[in-house]
Amino acid sequence: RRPRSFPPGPRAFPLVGAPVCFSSHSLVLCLWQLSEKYGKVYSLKMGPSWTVVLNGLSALQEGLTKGDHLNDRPEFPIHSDVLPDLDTITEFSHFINRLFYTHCIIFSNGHMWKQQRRFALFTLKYFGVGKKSLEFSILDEFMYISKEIANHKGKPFNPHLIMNNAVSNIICSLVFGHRFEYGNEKFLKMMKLFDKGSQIEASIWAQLYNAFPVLMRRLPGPHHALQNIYGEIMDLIKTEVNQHKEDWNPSEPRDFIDCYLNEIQKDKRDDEADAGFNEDNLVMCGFDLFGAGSHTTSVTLRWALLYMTKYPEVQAKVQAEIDEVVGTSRQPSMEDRADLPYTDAVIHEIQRMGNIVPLSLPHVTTRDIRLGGYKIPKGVTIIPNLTSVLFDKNEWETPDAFNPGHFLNPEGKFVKRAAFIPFSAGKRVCLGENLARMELFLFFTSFMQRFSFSTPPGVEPVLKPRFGVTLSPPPFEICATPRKE
Ligand code: HEM
Repeated sequence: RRPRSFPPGPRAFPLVGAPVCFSSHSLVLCLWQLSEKYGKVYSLKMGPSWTVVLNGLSALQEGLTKGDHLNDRPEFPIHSDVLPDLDTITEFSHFINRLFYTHCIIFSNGHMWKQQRRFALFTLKYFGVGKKSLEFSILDEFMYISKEIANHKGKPFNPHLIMNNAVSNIICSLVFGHRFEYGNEKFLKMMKLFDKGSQIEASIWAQLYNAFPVLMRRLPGPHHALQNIYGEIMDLIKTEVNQHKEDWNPSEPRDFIDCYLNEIQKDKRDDEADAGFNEDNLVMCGFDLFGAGSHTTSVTLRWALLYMTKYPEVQAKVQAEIDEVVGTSRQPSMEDRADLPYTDAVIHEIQRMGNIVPLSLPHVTTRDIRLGGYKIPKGVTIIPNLTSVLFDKNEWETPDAFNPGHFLNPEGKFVKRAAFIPFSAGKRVCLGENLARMELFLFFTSFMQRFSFSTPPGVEPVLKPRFGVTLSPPPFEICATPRKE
C-alpha cells in the first residue's frame, strides 16, 4: 500500500510493483508518460520497493540542487550481493567481490564519496582537463583514428569500435599515463569485458536481480557472470597499479594512479582521515572512471555521426564554419569554441536529442524530506527523469525535432539553456562533465574538418535508440569521405 502523504502514482501489485514499467524498452517512455497523468513528482513501486520519479526542471532542481538530502545512492544487490564462483577467480577478485562497489565513486556514499570525488576531480584537473596538455592528447588520438577511418577509403564501416578505442585511450592516458595501440591484447580484453559487463547490467536479469535478490541468487542466469567479468577488469587495473609501484616517484606523479599512491601514504599518516584511500579503492576508482567515462562519450560521438548523415545540410554548415574559423592547415583547439557558435550549438543539440543517460543515476533520500509538497521518508529511491527536461515542450521550441537553433539567439550567438542537463545537476552531477565536453568538442570538430560522413548508398539513417546502460544508436555503417586538405 502507498504510504500516506506519499506522491500519487500507478497502482502497485504485490511483489512485482508496477509491471507496466518492467520492460526495459519502454521504461523511459513509460516513466515520462506517467508524469502526464500523475504530475511532476509521482511514486511507483519497482519490484518490491517504492521509488519517486522527479519530472521537469523545477522538480529536478528542487530535489538535486537544494540541500544535501539526495546526495546518496541506493545499494544495488547485483553489485554488492552476487556471490563469486570461488574456484574460478583470483584471490584479488574474491576480495573485490566482497567489497564490490561499496567504496568507489559512483556508488559510494557519505564521507568516503566526498573524499574520493574531491580527489578525482582535483586530479583530473591537475592532469589537464581544461588545459592544453590534455587537448594535445585528444588531438593526437584523433590522428590515430583518422588513419583508421581513412583506411576504409570511403567504403562503409561500423564506427563503434573506433570511437570506443579513441575515448578509452583518453581515460587510459589520464589514469595509466599512457595510451594503447588499438590491437594491444590487454586493451582489447578490457574493452570486451566492459562491453560484456554493460550488456548484463542492462539486461532484464540485472533488473530482476535488483528487485528480487533473494530469488535471483538461487536462479541460474547470466547475472552470475558479472562478478567474474568485473573481477577480471579489476585484475587488469591492478597489474597497472603494480607496474606503477615499481618506478613510482612521489615527487613527480605521472598520472591518476601515481597521485592516488601518494594519497594512500598521506591517509596512512593521518589516523583521523579515514577517507578510504587504499589500493583496493584505487582499483575501483580506475574502474569507475573507465566505466562511466568511455561508453558515454563514445555513444555520444556515434550519435553525432548519425545525426550528421541524417541532416547533411547541418553537416555542411558546421564544416563551412570550421573552414572559416580554423581552416585546414591546423587542428581545432578549445580556444576556437567561442568562434564556432553553430558547431557548439550542434554538439549541444546532439546531446539533447541523444539523451544518453535518460533517467540519470538513481539517488536515495538521506532523511525524511518534502518534495513537490509531498512527504518522502528516508531511504526512498529517487529517479531524476532527465528525459522529461530535455524534451519538455515548455522549455524547448521544437522539443522532438533536431534543431541547433535551440542554442542560438537571433544573432547566431551561442546561448546556454537551463534545461540542458544531460550531465544531471547538483552535488552528484557527472564528475567527468568537463572532460566529456572537451572530448566531444575536439573529436567532433576534427571529424568535421577532415571528413564528410554519409550513409551507404540506399540506406536511411535510423535514429531509434537502443535501451541499454545508455540510450545508444542502433548498430550502423557509415562512409567517410576525406575532405580537401
Ligand atoms: C557525454 C558524456 C557523459 C554523460 C552524458 C554523462 C552523464 C552522467 C550522469 C547523468 C551522471 C549521474 C549524475 C547524478 O547522479 O545525478 C553521471 C555520473 C558520473 N559520471 Fe558521467 N557522463 C558522461 C561522461 C563522463 C566521463 C567522461 C567521465 C569520466 C571521468 C564520467 C564520470 C562520471 C562519474 C564518476 C559519475 C558519478 C559521480 C558521483 O556519483 O559523484 N562521466 N554522468
